[in-house]
Parts: sequence; structure tokens; C-alpha cells
Amino acid sequence: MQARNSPQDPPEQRDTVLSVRGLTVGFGQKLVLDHLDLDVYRGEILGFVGASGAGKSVLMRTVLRLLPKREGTIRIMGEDYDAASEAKRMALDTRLGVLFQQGALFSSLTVKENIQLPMREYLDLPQTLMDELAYLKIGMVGLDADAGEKYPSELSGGMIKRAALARALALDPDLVFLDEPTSGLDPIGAAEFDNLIARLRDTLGLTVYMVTHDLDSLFSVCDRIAVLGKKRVLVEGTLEDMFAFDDPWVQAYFRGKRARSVVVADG
Ligand SMILES: Nc1ncnc2c1ncn2[C@@H]1O[C@H](COP(=O)(O)OP(=O)(O)OP(=O)(O)O)[C@@H](O)[C@H]1O
Repeated sequence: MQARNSPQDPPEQRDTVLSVRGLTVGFGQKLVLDHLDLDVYRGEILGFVGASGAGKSVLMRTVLRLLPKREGTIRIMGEDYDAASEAKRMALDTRLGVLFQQGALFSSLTVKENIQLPMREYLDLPQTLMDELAYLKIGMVGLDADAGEKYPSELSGGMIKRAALARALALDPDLVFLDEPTSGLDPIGAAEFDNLIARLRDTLGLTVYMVTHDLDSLFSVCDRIAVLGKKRVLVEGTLEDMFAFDDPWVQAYFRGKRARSVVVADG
């Protein structure tokens, strides 16, 4: 496992797992991202925030190659997707895991089968080994083994998030994207999920890119925060950097009544 980067380390000394430069994405006449730059460093939990409709999902989907870009480069572990061969792209895909907002599990498959989908797509493993791996992931995310045979409709919201996280971890990725992972969970469930993310980062050396509106998550588990606004990353850094940044939306978000109540509750 490689050493974790500290937010205090100078950027040039940190190991960058995702590097986005000059990214421009639009739909018809409408530009959503305009020459956006962003770096994500190995071993960190990056909280990604921005007003509703600012383009957080568009950015995530573009990095995952689910949406086309107009301009810019995206490097995963230093490799430029556009310049990579198809075999290299497939290899890069396996380094990334994704948890979509609603979990996005296939309802007709059991949890175990959902977790095995990426394994079937990218690996050629015997069924017994895939079963062992699936149950390993199920345990890793704090689910009981019997959840493996259940269908998504038989699970609670919190269990669905965990099962979806297990699927995101199926190929042992370096970087996982989590799209609002705690939305829809009650505060205790959300805090437990945040703890799980932090634990997985610590034990697996995972890098986490978390789109979130959850101030508790931002304050409790994120090492660094990036704010999307005006079609680019307005500011990135620690919470202190957010407090000090002179922008009305950032000030309202991080210094507003909701934020203050979280800071006070955390002591
Ligand atoms: N496939 C698409 N076609 C056209 N416009 C789109 C498409 N996907 C997203 N958009 C537009 O891009 C903008 C950014 O959307 P996006 O979903 O990324 O916002 P967001 O920051 O994730 O918002 P939220 O926090 O509400 O989820 C919105 O104006 C949206 O309507």
C-alpha cells in the first residue's frame, strides 16, 4: 500500500490518481463545465460539493466516460484515456469503482450476483472463486453473509448502499466514486456509512471521490473539499480554506445556519 498523502504536502509531492485539465462539457448550446481543472490524490477522501445543477454528476459521468467531453484531458493513474489503447482503457476501467445515487443494483439479481457482474465483465474466474470474493466484499461493507442471496427489494436503504458499495469494490479499485452516498439515510445510518468509508480508506488505501450535500460527511470524513461553481472548481482545500474563501455561495454553504449547527454538534 502506498503512503497516504497529507493535505499539507505540496501538490507536486502527492501521488495523483485522477487529474483533469481544461475539461469542457456541454449539451447543445449549454456549457456545463468550462475548462475545469481538478486533482485527486491517493488515499484521500475528497468531498465534492456545488449547487444543485452545477454539474457534479456531469463531471463524474464524464470522468467515467459515460458522457462525451468537448475539450480537455483526463488522466487516471497518470494515463490519458484518449491516448490509451483499448486494452489499456479496459485495464484503467478496472481501477475505478462507482456507487451511483440510488445504488443502481439490478433488481432481478441477488446481491451476490450484482457484486459478481463486474467480475464477469472484466475477469475470467471460476464460479467458486467469484463466490468467495463476493462474500469477502459483503463482509467488508458490514453486511451479514445471508444478504448475498437476497434481492435488492428485500433490503433496507442502508443495506442497498452497502451492497452497491460492495459492487463498486468488486474489482479492488484504487479510486471509488460515490454519488451522494448518504442521501436517503437517517443520520445514524449516514454516520455509520461515513465511518465505513473512512475505515475502507484506511484498510484498503482506497481513494474516495464523494459527491455530497451532507455537511456531516464533509466535516467528519473528508480530507479535502472541492467546490464546483461557475462551470469550474471554484476552490479546493481544507475546511479552513472553505471558511476563508470569499464567495457568496461558499460562505453561505460553509458558514450558514446549517453548517454552524453541524460544527457546534461536533464540538
Ligand atoms: N444528458 C443531459 N442532457 C442535457 N443536459 C444535461 C444532461 N445531463 C445533465 N444536464 C444538465 O447539466 C446541468 C448539470 O447537471 P448535473 O446533474 O451534473 O448537476 P448536479 O450538480 O449533479 O446537480 P444535483 O446536485 O441536483 O444532483 C443541469 O443543468 C442539467 O440539466
